[in-house]
Amino acid sequence: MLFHVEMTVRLPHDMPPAQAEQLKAREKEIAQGLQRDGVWRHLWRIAGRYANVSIFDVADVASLHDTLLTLPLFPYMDIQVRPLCRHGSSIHGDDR
Ligand SMILES: O=C(O)CC1=CCC(=O)O1
Repeated sequence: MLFHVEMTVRLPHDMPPAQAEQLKAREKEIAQGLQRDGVWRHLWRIAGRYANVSIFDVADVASLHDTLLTLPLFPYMDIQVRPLCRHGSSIHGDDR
């Protein structure tokens, strides 16, 4: 199942820089692992915002929720999830 996920990062202004950098480094590691696994299919920066638009490919809603919970930045993100399905006019196959 495909999900459009928008993540807005809101790190506390008083978070120690070293802690923020450690969180971001760990987030990057996990994100790249999930991309390699085919779960995190797309990751795009929203220009001008500390936010991204992503496409996740997971078995079900619970799996998406569990995956998002594992992200180190999860406690510091506003996350919006939209389920996706195929569009009848799409010229793209199932390779997504
Ligand atoms: O910077 C972001 O949008 C949050 C994030 C997602 C993957 C990552 O490495 O950072």
